[in-house]
Amino acid sequence: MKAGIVGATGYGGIELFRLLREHPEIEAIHLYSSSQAGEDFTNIYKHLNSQETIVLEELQPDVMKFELDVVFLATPAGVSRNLTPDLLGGSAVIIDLSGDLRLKDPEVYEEWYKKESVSDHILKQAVYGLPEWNKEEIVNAKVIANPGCYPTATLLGLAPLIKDRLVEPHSIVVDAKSGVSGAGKNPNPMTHFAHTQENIQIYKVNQHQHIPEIEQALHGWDEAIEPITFSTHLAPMVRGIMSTIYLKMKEPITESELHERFSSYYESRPFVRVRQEGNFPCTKEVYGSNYCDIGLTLDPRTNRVTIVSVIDNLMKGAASQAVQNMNLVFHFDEQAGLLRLPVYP
Ligand SMILES: NC(=O)C1=CN([C@@H]2O[C@H](COP(=O)(O)OP(=O)(O)OC[C@H]3O[C@@H](n4cnc5c(N)ncnc54)[C@H](OP(=O)(O)O)[C@@H]3O)[C@@H](O)[C@H]2O)C=CC1
Ligand SMILES: CC(=O)N[C@@H](CCC(=O)OP(=O)(O)O)C(=O)O
Repeated sequence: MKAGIVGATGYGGIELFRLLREHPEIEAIHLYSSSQAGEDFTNIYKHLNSQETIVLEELQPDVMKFELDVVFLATPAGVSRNLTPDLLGGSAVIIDLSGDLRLKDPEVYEEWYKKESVSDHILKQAVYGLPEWNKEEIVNAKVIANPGCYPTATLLGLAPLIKDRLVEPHSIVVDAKSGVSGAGKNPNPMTHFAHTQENIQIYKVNQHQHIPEIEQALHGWDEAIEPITFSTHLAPMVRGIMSTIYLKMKEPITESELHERFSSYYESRPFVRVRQEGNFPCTKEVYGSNYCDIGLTLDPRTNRVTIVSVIDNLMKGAASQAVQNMNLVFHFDEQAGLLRLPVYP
């Protein structure tokens, strides 16, 4: 099978290349660049230390859509809005890692992303690719909107309770932290080493573009859910997301019932690992892997539940989740090319 990566020179793109290179079903990978076509990819990423030359190709959607079986768009918001219409109509399945195709209401996209939305008929074709809860839709998709990194961690932490409408609708608060690679490869004053090292910083307070994405999915499960409080922090690490979620249950629940619910919900979902009572995950324990690890507890004093959900933002938060979606669309083993243990320490 032939795969293409647009935005291969970025952090999501190089991670996709690493995964697809080792994927048992991928025979050829084409890499595209809008700024460095003709350059040797192995000169840009020296860690590849390859004897072969891998030339970055110019973007030609008219050719790509017939020559490729799958094309990953690992490009900034606003790019797939233009590329997706040109890539449709051929043989290629499109998997978009940006936020362009995730929000079903174009006005909501424009409000939060401050960019023009893709047209409504393309949004209607795009399937939200969170395999743990909508595998049935993903297997028939031609266009996939790969979820955002924070929404992946947060939604996997909330799903087992929201899907059964067990949560007080106004009670959800999410406190999330990300490593710096979440901001992409281009440095800026906020991500500069001298600023991030030995520092922790809140950003986009009440304005993060992942708020409507999380709320859209929550409403799909329980339309009564009210606006959530969601805060994002930049942590002095390269990879990792930790979403710490606080909520109140509608009815009393015991600690063991809570664990039983999560464990049975995720038993058949190989990439979500639920910790035993009293055990909470940290970001290092999923580093470089497609796992989402979840720990949770009930505070009997406040009757509040705390859920801790961790992922690697470049993997389950981006590239490896995109490969998991590809596996489902092409009816490969869902775990093909993804069965790697986290890198520790
Ligand atoms: N980093 C993360 O943890 C996550 C990122 N995402 C999303 O995935 C997407 C990629 O992120 P990331 O890899 O971090 O970003 P980067 O900034 O690291 O890379 C983006 C790449 O897109 C290419 N690009 C830029 N402008 C254009 C354009 N106009 N047309 C075509 N290609 C363009 C560039 O490559 P070139 O100049 O060679 O074309 C660039 O290397 C973003 O939308 C991001 O929000 C989603 C989840 C997690
Ligand atoms: C650390 C950091 O800056 N992270 C980015 C993640 C961006 C992202 O993944 O954006 P989309 O999902 O909208 O494509 C942020 O918080 O905006």
